Amino acid sequence: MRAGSTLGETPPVAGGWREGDPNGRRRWFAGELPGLPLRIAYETWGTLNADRSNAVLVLHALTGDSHVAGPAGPGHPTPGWWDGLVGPGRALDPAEWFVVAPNVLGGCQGTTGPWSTAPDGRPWGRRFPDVTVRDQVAAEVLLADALGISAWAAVLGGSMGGMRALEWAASVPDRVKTLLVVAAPAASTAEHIALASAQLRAIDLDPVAGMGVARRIAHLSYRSEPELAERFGRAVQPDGRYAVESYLDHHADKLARRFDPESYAVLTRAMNGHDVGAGRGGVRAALSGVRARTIVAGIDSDRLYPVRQQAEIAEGVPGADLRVITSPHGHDAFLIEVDQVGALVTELLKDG
Ligand SMILES: CC(=O)SCCNC(=O)CCNC(=O)[C@H](O)C(C)(C)COP(=O)(O)OP(=O)(O)OC[C@H]1O[C@@H](n2cnc3c(N)ncnc32)[C@H](O)[C@@H]1OP(=O)(O)O
Ligand SMILES: N[C@@H](CCO)C(=O)O
Repeated sequence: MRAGSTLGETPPVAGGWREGDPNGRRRWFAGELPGLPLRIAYETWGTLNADRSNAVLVLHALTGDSHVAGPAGPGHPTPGWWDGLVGPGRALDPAEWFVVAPNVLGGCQGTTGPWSTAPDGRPWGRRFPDVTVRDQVAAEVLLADALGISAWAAVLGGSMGGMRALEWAASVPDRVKTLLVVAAPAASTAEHIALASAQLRAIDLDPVAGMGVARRIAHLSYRSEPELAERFGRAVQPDGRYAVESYLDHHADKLARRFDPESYAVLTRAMNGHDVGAGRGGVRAALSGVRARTIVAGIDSDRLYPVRQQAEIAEGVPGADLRVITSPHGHDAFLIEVDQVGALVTELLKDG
């Protein structure tokens, strides 16, 4: 089941709640998409106001999780990935906004994915269905329903999170008042699919070593060529490895300690299938149906999702603005240039 999907034909079934994490802020929602029982791990900051108008949905990228802000801890192996965005006096001040961040469907940080137990009592593993970005959003819609949020004040996301944010605005336009898409395309291109296919092939051959190779390939696409030249040049370390080789080894080893290879493969396939226009008469038609006040931001040094791909989204969404984040760091600048992202969030919420 692909190209659009939402798994079965019947409407999603809303579910109930599961116990929260007594040591942290993480909570779980249990529900069901047609043919796929699911639970979603999510974190929140702030309080939903009486008229339920202050809810902001924050969507993470490929190896991120629900932990947008705060130190690393149980269930969230890395510190908050947009830590500078959430907190007193920041763009998403919990005194004003109710921030919700789910771990994605197919992920491995608390939400149903290949590591989870299937209805037959065994881990899903490689049997986990090929979920699409649209399915991931359908799961998040169930969470929003359960939280009583009929419309988000803002939906924000970068990279794979940006794909989901855009898909939200296309799937349920009346439920997204403002939208920020950072460093994401309207549809994955041949280049994206090619890069990802090499990664998937490596994981297929050997899940653990293969994910290391995949991360090396991916991480290169996340940083810019001038940055690598500037930082590492042709330097060789005492152990004989090029410094840049050692840098990639480091990122591969780090990911192996915190991420499930099958989940990496499921999410990568979902990104390959990303096409906001699928089943909607094409990208232009899908974008023209977005109702949210929209900012689309690209990064001037991003070689993975170059600015022209965000320009395509901004041209297609009625009234959208295109912004460019300046950074030497390439695609990963959506995580690093938090001040620039924060300024866009502030602008968006002011307009909303
Ligand atoms: C939204 C989200 O979805 S993503 C979740 C968070 N994302 C990640 O963790 C992805 C992996 N990490 C990254 O991509 C990046 O580290 C970012 C984007 C988070 C931060 O970028 P930067 O601050 O520029 O970090 P950079 O890429 O330079 O990496 C620094 C690390 O490389 C190590 N390093 C630098 N040079 C070398 C070298 N020659 N050999 C070995 N290691 C090296 C540093 O010691 C440091 O290690 P540490 O992270 O364990 O402390
Ligand atoms: N560093 C990011 C890049 C993907 O957008 C991640 O690991 O999720």
